[in-house]
Amino acid sequence: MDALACQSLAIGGDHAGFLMKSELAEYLSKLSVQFVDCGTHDEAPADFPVFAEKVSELILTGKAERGILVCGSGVGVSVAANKIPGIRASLCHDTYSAHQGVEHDDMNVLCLGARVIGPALAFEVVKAFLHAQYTPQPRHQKRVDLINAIEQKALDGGYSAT
Ligand SMILES: O=C(CO)[C@H](O)[C@H](O)[C@H](O)COP(=O)(O)O
Repeated sequence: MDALACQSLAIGGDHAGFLMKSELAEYLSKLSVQFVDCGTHDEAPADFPVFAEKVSELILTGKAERGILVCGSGVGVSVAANKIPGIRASLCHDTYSAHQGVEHDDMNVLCLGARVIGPALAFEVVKAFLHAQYTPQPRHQKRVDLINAIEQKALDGGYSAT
């Protein structure tokens, strides 16, 4: 496989994702990938939107190239992160989606469900995500531009009731 396309990450998740995040942290260290752990730091109940926001903030301020978020299903963190303009997060539990999401859609946050998949598959999915590079064909860039236009319209109040 080619060299890693991403060298710096922000990682985070709630109590349900804590154990898997810890396992991922070890895995990333073995790969020599730099990462910032945005928490949570134990299994006490915690609210996943908090960590989705922290991870996203590090990406948008240029302190991390991409992010990984873990909750129980992976759904909550994905929904929360996608509320933030500039974040393109997706729940991926297979390696094809993990690399194609980057290559076609410029996905910058990978979401995982610790109650759905085990660490061995999670490591493979993360590896696919880290090796993938956004190399847009015009048709892919057109679609990302359309996503950005939706985001801008929402920011401009374009979906508000008049
Ligand atoms: O999976 C999740 C959201 O999609 C999160 O991990 C939630 O916090 C999950 O609902 C946690 O459930 P719990 O009963 O509070 O442990």
